Amino acid sequence: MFPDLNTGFTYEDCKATADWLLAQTDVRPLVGIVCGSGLGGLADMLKDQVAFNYKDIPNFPQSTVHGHAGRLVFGTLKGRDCVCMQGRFHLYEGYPIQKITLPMRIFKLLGVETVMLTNAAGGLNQDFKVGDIMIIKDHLNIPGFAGNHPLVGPNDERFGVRFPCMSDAYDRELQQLAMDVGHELGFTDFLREGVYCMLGGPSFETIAECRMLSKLGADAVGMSTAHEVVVARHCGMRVFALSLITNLAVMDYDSEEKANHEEVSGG
Ligand SMILES: O=P(O)(O)O[C@H]1O[C@H](CO)[C@@H](O)[C@H]1O
Ligand code: HPA
Repeated sequence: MFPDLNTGFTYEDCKATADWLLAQTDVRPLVGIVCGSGLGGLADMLKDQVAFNYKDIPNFPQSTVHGHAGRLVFGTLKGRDCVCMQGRFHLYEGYPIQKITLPMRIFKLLGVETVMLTNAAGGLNQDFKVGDIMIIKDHLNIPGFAGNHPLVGPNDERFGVRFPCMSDAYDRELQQLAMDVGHELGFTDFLREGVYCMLGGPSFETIAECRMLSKLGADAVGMSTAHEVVVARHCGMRVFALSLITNLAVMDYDSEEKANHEEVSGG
């Protein structure tokens, strides 16, 4: 099922994949978008699409999760060239972390300057409601704490430095712009900002874990994004990220609520 599990993520491999893609399309994207669970419809907004199934792209992993179509879509959004991942990769799918973050390096080699990531997440912040959109201002990379970090291994300086700074991971100017535009559009009631916590999954959290994450300062929890952000920042791309709050994390032993992927992915 995973033919090239431990290979295909060196600089040369990423360059070969980027060059292969650039040879198939005239689109020269400056913006790269990642669609979270159930959010693949974002890619349908691109005009003049040129799309590739992940299985046809050299070195690319395959999507295995329901709600992640597994297509890389090039096109234009408001006249700007973009590339969009209709489906991302998660640690729990079994790929090495360097493999699941490979698309960020391919974005970079395609010429992308700004990455916009989306995800579905469980709300930990007691003020959040289902349907809220959270502008991510920071993250807790819990797998990274345990050494499951995408930059482990030899560092290739052509991508970035050995010890990249992460205190400016989420671009403040883009956060402010999104907040201002959101208010202008009348989104104030459901537009939030907060800290996203990435866990490895695939089990949803226990009640004790949710309580702990909330105490640690997380506003929302999911199983993605932080690994991609680290790699995107390492190679110098600007990052903007949003969580759609699809469910509220269960924090109370009296609750009958149960997190499930159908609710998260909208079917
Ligand atoms: O983060 P995205 O890809 O949106 O997916 C979220 O949805 C899945 C759980 O239902 C997990 O993979 C979680 O991370
Ligand atoms: O509650 C959640 N926990 C973890 N990942 C998630 N993705 C969507 N909702 C959740």
